[in-house]
Amino acid sequence: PLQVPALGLHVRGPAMLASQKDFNNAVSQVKLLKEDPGNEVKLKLYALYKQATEGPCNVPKPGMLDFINKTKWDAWNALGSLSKEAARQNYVDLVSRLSASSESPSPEAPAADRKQPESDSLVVTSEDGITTIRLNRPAKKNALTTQMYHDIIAALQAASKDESAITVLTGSGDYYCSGNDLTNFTHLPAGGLEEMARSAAALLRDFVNCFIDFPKPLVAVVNGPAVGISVTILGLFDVVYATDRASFHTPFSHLGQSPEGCSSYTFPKIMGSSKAAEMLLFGKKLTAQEACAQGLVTEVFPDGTFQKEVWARLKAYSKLPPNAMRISKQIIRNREKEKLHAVNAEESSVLRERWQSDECMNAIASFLSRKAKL
Ligand SMILES: CCCCCCCCCC/C=C/CC(=O)SCCNC(=O)CCNC(=O)[C@H](O)C(C)(C)COP(=O)(O)OP(=O)(O)OC[C@H]1O[C@@H](n2cnc3c(N)ncnc32)[C@H](O)[C@@H]1OP(=O)(O)O
Repeated sequence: PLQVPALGLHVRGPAMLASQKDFNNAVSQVKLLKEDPGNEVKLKLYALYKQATEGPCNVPKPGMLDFINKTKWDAWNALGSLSKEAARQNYVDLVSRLSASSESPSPEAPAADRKQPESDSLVVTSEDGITTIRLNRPAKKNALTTQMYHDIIAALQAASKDESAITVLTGSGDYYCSGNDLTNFTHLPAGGLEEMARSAAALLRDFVNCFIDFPKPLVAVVNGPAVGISVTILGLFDVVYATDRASFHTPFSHLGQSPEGCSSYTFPKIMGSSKAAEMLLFGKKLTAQEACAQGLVTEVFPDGTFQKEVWARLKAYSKLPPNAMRISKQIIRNREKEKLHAVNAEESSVLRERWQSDECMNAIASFLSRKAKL
């Protein structure tokens, strides 16, 4: 099947297309879903519904500050000339996947039957004693949507209990990750900005806690540039391998924000206070070699041989006795677990305030209006 890149959906041949009745059933089924599928999936459903019922996007683009309607318009418009019939089929397929996964009972399923993430933006696989969690939104430089934070939390919880010896986080495409998806902040809930900041801080705290508590060796395979939270949490990994194409950028001041991922504690500890300040206060971007010299990265590999060399090494490590690796990791981490939790709580609470500030709102509006690229 062909892929519609923006949404990761499939276009099938005419013989397999869903009927109007199937579509109507799926529309009713959506209202019966037990779990909220998250904003990104809801956006996909919206776009496919519009395409299936009205055809290609035919209304004017909403103004830049009309965030919600602009995001919906973008999703619909991204479907291009996809036929009404194919959109109907994709809608039916998506609803059927959502219904199946909301009925899946076992969060502790073994690797082969692991409950897959809610969206296609995260892919989890287990092979050769390694569970790999892959960020899979290459068209958006693997920016993290709200759903992806939830899916990563679930994937880490499953990996902590599965049979694998090592867990890896990596990205698809040319970027490792461009950090928080800045459009996360444009979906204002009923409680307004204050409620959005409260729930974002709670999610951030849960997300980072999973990295602090992760019980097995955790390795970052940094396949390209990394921004924001994807950089800060590296301080909580056991090993970080990077391609020489990678860079490490934490533009928090530019965004009116402040450090997270325990970086206010781990970065000064890893690289010394003044190098950490240059990154966290002034947003200095490090090359892979600089990040390695400062201890944030374990080893840098030439891009041409990066995947081959890193995976060969990880496969060898994954054959080491898993219990010994687990125990060694825990004895190292236990020395400062309490401290890390306290730092995470403080950083999340400071950000809750920051996200309500004019500095932050203006920076996000500026990114969305394309005036500022980092
Ligand atoms: C209830 C609310 C819940 C919220 C939950 C959040 C809780 C946790 C928050 C934790 C906080 C973390 C802080 C951070 O991570 S700060 C860092 C944020 N990231 C950025 O500021 C990066 C912004 N992106 C860029 O500057 C550039 O895109 C780039 C990464 C330098 C790449 O530039 P390049 O020219 O190569 O490519 P494009 O800009 O054309 O990008 C391709 C498309 O991807 C979109 N994109 C990229 N990054 C992001 C992003 N972070 N957020 C949203 N969208 C992103 C870009 O817009 C392009 O889209 P388009 O093709 O539709 O135009």
